[in-house]
Amino acid sequence: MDTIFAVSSGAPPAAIAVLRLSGPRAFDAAALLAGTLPAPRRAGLRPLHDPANGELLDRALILAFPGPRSASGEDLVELHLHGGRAVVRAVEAALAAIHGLRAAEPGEFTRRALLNGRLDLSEAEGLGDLLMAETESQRRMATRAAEGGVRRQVEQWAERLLQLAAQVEAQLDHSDEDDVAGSADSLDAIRAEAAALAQDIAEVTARPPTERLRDGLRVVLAGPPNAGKSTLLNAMIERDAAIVSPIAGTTRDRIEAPVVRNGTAWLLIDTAGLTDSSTDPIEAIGVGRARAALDEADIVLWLGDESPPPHPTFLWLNPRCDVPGREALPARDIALSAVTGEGVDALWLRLDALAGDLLPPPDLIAFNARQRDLAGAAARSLSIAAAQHDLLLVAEELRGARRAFDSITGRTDVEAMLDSLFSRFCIGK
Ligand SMILES: Nc1nc2c(c(=O)[nH]1)N(C=O)[C@@H](CNc1ccc(C(=O)N[C@@H](CCC(=O)O)C(=O)O)cc1)CN2
Ligand SMILES: Nc1nc2c(ncn2[C@@H]2O[C@H](COP(=O)(O)OP(=O)(O)OP(=O)(O)O)[C@@H](O)[C@H]2O)c(=O)[nH]1
Ligand SMILES: [Mg+2]
Repeated sequence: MDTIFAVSSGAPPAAIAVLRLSGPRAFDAAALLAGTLPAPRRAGLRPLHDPANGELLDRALILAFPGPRSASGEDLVELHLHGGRAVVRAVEAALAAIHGLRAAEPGEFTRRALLNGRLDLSEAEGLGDLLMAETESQRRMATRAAEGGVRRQVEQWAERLLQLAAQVEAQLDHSDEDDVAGSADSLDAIRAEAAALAQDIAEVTARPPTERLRDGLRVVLAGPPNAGKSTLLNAMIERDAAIVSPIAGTTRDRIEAPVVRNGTAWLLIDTAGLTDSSTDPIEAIGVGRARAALDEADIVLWLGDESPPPHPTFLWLNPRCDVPGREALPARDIALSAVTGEGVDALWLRLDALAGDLLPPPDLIAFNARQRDLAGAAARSLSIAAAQHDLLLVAEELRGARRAFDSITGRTDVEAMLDSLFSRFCIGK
């Protein structure tokens, strides 16, 4: 196993840079620079010298954590350096020259923590979200997962599943070869518990996935050309993100504007005006992108006079309500005017209200899409089990549910998942 190192404290220059080393050679490599290491888990100030030529590189605070009681589960050393670029670069160069040491990949410290059983996959996912959290609700949700909220929920289900499987095994042991149906009463009890567990899982997976909270609710502004979509986008985010002009077909590409309001992250998406009759090939591509954006929308803001395209959550807006004749159109949710500024605050209030139903509930455990898919698969296996009369088939479905739970917490076949998860991490985490 290589010994890895990386700055864990963010990009220099900074007041202090924390450089971490983890792996079998962490202690002797650090001692090569520092002479001696402080007692485990105690800070000590040491001059760091380049082992190649004895030159003083920095005077640093050092912490040594013997494995497995460390963040990675391996021997781990922290060098708290002065955070200038050249200081960090010089220490990194001195470390890289030591045999058996190399720079860490993104997320590699956490990956090792996972391999060493310091945390499970759902906790690592929570940690990844925590590093990216920008709003309070994102931070709370991520902390809950990082602290084992998802893991405990899945463990509790897995425990019920285990008891169920034990009952099935007991029945199978008692029944003779020709009669695997078992006693009717206990089969009914097993089927009822399988159905109840499926129901409990379904309740949790019905909650919106945490990605909505993490990536922002996708609000797509759509309608015919020249309706005032880009004008509205600019008014909503109070800056000129999109070009506005009286010429129909001004917006071609989709324009994405992330914005945080009242602690909720939103992703506003302005689109090309929808027309069927475009002869301009570039405009036609834009219309295709607008339709794709509509397919992915959490909320559609529709600025057309024709009725909106089908979508579970839309607001039908009446733009240009300052123009005579457009003051009060029927069946519209909100009237807007870029001239008077009317309607933008009301629109945000409506969006805030919709957000409540589209985001995971703040005080409950919620799953990300990956975890939700797997929990959904477990619930399906249990529902199938609940409909079986043959105990062997029940047992097979229970094993399927078990595999799904194991994948949520990372006990089985997760290499590919790990690569994609940790590529999102910062180097040094
Ligand atoms: N300087 C520094 N600050 C940091 C981290 C770090 O690695 N270094 N962390 C990086 O994520 C977070 C804290 N995470 C950590 C998790 C476990 C252990 C650890 O040594 N655990 C041992 C001993 C616990 C104890 O002191 O009782 C253990 O669990 O056995 C250290 C940091 C946030 N702040
Ligand atoms: N009077 C009035 N004019 C508006 C209002 N909103 C937009 N306009 C004008 O309508 C024209 C078109 O506005 P845009 O925001 O570019 O419309 P769009 O829907 O983005 O148009 P495309 O990108 O071409 O599809 C511009 O000249 C705006 O100044 C409004 O509320 N009142
Ligand atoms: Mg536009």
